[in-house]
Amino acid sequence: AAENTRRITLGQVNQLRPKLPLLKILQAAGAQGEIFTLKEVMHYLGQYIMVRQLYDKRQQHMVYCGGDQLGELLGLESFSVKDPSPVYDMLKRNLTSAAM
Ligand SMILES: C[C@@H](c1ccc(Cl)cc1)n1cnc(-c2ccccc2)c1-c1c(C(=O)NCCN2CCN(C3CCCCC3)CC2)[nH]c2cc(Cl)ccc12
Repeated sequence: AAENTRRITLGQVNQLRPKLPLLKILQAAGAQGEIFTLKEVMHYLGQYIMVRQLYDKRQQHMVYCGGDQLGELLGLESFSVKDPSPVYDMLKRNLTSAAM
């Protein structure tokens, strides 16, 4: 119990370690290091989509990731940012807890 309290106090809770294929994508979007919060992972994935111009300029909620590493990870050609479930499923497969 004390250990968990310490972790929460020090904000170590919810530190996540991406598996290598996801880490490479985050680093391509400017991420430093190997341990992130979920918020940081989502931020860098958003940046990645922007930088790689994977979103449709006219229908900006559509992401066309076929042929990109992101599409490989998601197992999808495209998805809508309005339905995050495929992204969360991918993150479940590609993030491990970095807790001590
Ligand atoms: C609500 C949030 C979201 C977050 C997670 C999920 Cl699983 C779905 C949806 N979201 C809403 N639109 C986007 C988005 C749309 C097109 C291109 C880039 C991002 C995002 C995504 C963010 C993000 O960090 N978003 C910050 C504000 N965004 C507004 C949209 N802005 C751009 C929209 C296209 C035109 C240029 C601005 C960028 C900043 N991170 C993501 C990561 C992925 Cl795998 C997929 C989508 C996003």
